Amino acid sequence: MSVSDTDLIQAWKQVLMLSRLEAGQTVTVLTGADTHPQTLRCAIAAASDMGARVNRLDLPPVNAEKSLSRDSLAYLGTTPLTGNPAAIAALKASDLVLDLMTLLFSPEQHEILQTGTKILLAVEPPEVLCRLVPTEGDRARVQAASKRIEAAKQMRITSVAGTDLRCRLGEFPAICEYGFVDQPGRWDHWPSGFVLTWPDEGQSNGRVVLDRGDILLPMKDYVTEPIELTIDQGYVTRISGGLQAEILKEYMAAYEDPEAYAVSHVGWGLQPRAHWSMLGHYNKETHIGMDARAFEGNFLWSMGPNNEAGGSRTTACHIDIPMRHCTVALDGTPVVIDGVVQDEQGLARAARRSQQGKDIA
Ligand SMILES: O=c1ccc(O)c[nH]1
Repeated sequence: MSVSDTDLIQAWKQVLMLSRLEAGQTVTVLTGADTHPQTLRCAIAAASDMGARVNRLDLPPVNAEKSLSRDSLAYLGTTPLTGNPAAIAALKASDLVLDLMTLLFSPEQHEILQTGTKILLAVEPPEVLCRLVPTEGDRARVQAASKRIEAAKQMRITSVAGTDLRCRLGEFPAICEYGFVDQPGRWDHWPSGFVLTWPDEGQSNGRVVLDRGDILLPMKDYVTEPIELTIDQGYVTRISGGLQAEILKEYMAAYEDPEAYAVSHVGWGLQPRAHWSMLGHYNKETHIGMDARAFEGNFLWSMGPNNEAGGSRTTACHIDIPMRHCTVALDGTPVVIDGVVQDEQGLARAARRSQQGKDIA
């Protein structure tokens, strides 16, 4: 369902206010061929209304001959900024970049952030942006979860379906994604609401069993029959299952890059306004699946690069896998039990839903 410019401008103003935009600051809106016109129109209106000097930098698409998907998160690494010093200079000179194109996991993004420029990614459809407009409560919840990760040495993920994955932690920071950029040099993604980190290099071992309803991104498919992945010293060494396992394997093999099989980020979803069931309501090419990455209580893990965390591994292939019904424990203490986040909000919501479940049986 569409949203009005009034509502989307209001949502942009909330995000820009939370991102501490001040009158007179320079905002550059980075756009590409797939930028949503209403998102762009309302971003410019909101930032201008708040007294910012607003530029727009429109860059032509790249990678078409290589990418296997139109999803902007499917082929990572090179972007229209690669080898484009003039465009990079414009973004470095800005206080805030509104990325309506997708720079994620690009070396240029780090280079720009290091100058203190803030970057906010926003490429989901306008109605998803409005439904998942971030709040200070989202930030508090994600930051509290990140502190748990920062204090931990091991993350263990288990499930009734058979998952048992151990990740040693400590080499990389916890990354908070709460939907706005309130500090100089910060990157975030609107919409989001989850916490993640990267396991120490080579220190993930065990098995992940994808069960019915778990999600494969960028394919945007619900798993319909179990897929078992074996993880040995930080790399997926075996993928077995039915047709979807074959499709996943063939997609990854097309990149011809052993780094595609490395375990990338691990973490869990904390956004109650995001929904597991949402994938079925959208044409795959109209969104990038942030409801799937952010829904409360998921275990989100991934394969591919770790440069986002400061690691040296880059690869164009990035697979995100949000899972249901997992138990995530940090040094033996569960932070998620069977898909229920073990904080005040998560437990209260689970209690309400089980009561509701009893009523409607
Ligand atoms: O916001 C994002 C999106 C994709 C991803 O892999 C991580 N964070």
